[in-house]
Amino acid sequence: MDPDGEPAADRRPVPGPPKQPLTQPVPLPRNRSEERIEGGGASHRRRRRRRRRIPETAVVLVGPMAAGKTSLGRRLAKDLGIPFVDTDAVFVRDHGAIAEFFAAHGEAEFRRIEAEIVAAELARPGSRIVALGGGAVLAASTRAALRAHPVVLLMTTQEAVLRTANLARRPLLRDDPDAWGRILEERRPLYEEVADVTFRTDRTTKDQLARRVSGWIRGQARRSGGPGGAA
Ligand SMILES: Nc1ncnc2c1ncn2[C@@H]1O[C@H](COP(=O)(O)OP(=O)(O)O)[C@@H](O)[C@H]1O
Ligand SMILES: O=C(O)C1=C[C@@H](OP(=O)(O)O)[C@@H](O)[C@H](O)C1
Ligand SMILES: [Mg+2]
Repeated sequence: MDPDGEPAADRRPVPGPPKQPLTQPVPLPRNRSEERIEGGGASHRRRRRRRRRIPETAVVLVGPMAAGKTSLGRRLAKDLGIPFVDTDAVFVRDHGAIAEFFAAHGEAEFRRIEAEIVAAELARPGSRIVALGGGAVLAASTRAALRAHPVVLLMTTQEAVLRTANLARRPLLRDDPDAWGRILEERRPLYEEVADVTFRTDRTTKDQLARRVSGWIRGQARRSGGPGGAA
C-alpha cells in the first residue's frame, strides 16, 4: 500500500482517444548549477561508471494529489537502481495517518512538519527519487530548496483522479472530491515555478510513463554535465 492507502496494483484505464499528444515532456526554462564530484580511487570510478547519467542528487516528483508521484517514484527508483523516498511515508512513519493527523492537529501543523521532513530529505546527498505530497510546494522554504534539484511535475485531470484515487486517505478531498480542480488552480503557479519538466500521467501506461521519465532523468544528468553527467 502507498502512504495514502492506494492499492499497489490498481491501474487506471485509458479513456477514449487522447486529445493531446501522449505524455510529451514540456521543458521549462531554469538555470541550475550542480557540483562535479572529482577524484576518488578505482572503486569510486567504477561506482561512477555504473551510476553515470543519473544525477547524484535527489530527483523530485511534485504535482497535485493522486497524479501518480508515489507510484511512479517507486517504479523509477527500481528501474534506475537508486533509493526511493516518499515524504508522506516518512510523515506517516513518524506521526501516523495523514487524515487522522489533519483531524487532530490541523493542516497548518501538518505543513510545518511536512516542510521539515522535505528539507531533511532534500539535504541528503546521493542519487535518489523523492516524491513529495501534493501540497509540499506551498512552503516557500521547500520551493527554494527545490532549486538545487531536477524537479518533475506530474499532471493529471480531476476526472482521472476521481476514477482511481483513494479519497478517504486524502483529507482535502474526502468531503469534497471536486475540490481537486480548485486546489490545483491555486497551486498551479507554484508547481510551474519549481518544475523543470512536466509529464501527464492520465494518457499513457505506467510502463511508457516510467520509460519517458527515466529517459528525461538520464538526459538531465547528461545535459547538466554535473555529477553523473560526465563519465
Ligand atoms: N501513470 C499512471 N497511470 C494510471 N494510474 C496511475 C498512474 N500513476 C498512478 N496511478 C494511480 O493513481 C492513484 C494515485 O497514485 P499515487 O501514486 O498515490 O499518486 P500521488 O502520490 O501523486 O498522490 C493510484 O490509484 C495509482 O495506482
Ligand atoms: O495536496 C495535498 O495537500 C496533500 C497531498 C497528499 O499527498 P499526495 O499528493 O501524494 O496525495 C498528502 O500529502 C496530504 O493528504 C495533503
Ligand atoms: Mg503520494
